[in-house]
Amino acid sequence: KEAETQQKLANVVILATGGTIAGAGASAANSATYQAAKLGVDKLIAGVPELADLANVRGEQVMQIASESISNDDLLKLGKRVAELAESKDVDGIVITHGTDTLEETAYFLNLVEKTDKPIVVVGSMRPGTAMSADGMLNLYNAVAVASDKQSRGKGVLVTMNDEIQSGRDVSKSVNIKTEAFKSAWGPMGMVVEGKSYWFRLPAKRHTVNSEFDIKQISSLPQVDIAYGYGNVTDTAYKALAQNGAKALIHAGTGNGSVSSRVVPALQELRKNGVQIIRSSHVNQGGFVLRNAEQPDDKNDWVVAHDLNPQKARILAMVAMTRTQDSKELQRIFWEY
Ligand SMILES: NC(=O)C[C@H](N)C(=O)O
Repeated sequence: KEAETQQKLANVVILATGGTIAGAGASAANSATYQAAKLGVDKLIAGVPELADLANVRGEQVMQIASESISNDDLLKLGKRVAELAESKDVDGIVITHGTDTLEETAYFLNLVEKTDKPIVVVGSMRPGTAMSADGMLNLYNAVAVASDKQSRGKGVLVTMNDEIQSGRDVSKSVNIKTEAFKSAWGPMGMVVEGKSYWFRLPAKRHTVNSEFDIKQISSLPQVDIAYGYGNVTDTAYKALAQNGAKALIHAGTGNGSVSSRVVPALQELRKNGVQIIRSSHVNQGGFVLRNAEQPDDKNDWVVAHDLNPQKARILAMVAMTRTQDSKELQRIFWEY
């Protein structure tokens, strides 16, 4: 009988990378003061015995770090392992446990480069497992539920936090401390409650199997950096980043991705020297940067990131620039993904 149910259940692999979901604090009252990336994947799985009702689950520790320290090499390592597993006939879905600080970057990266329609679900927690009202157990349970659900196929990389199913492209960490930290300007795709998913919408942008990018063809990512716009800003950071080898600069601009008159000449000069300039917005609730609004992008040969926040724009620029150095192609890619 047991063997029969095992055969019916989906096979889900949990790839653990660290973060607060694997964190531990000194006391149950420590919901914000703790060390991330302490618990191994086997302990995470053992902490939620109910996972066995949802799927045949096995774990792999890919790395053990807080997500603010994730590098491009880490992204490539994780992305390649996901692709290998997705190709395996014995794997129906993949869950990635991850710190929340850069979870939105990793989820978007995988959404762009994984050529599979099998569910890939990225999950984290806002409180360590040692804290009162820890959110990691339920988030992980929901992630495995979504990863083992056939309905999750072909919907791009997903993020399950706080009972919501979000698109890995759209979702962003919008508040810290609170467990309702992950929001998307376009709303969640669905809900996951008591191990069952309820779907309401689909992503309109290209992803996974419909993406022109493939992790198997990417061996390194170009350096793309972000500089922040604010009152009284100077061009120092932009110039320094370019001098240090940035192939593209994401302008985390004010409002409409506007650029201070003190910075414009430096960005025009950098573009002439081959650096791509990509205007995004650092507004909190979702930017919307349009070409030639605020700045003459056609004349300057700059690119706009449209609704992508600066950190997501960095991910797309890196992936795109593994294939093209042409600013018009880059702009096409920013409209389509
Ligand atoms: N809640 C978290 O996971 C935060 C942690 N600094 C991380 O990103 O790894």
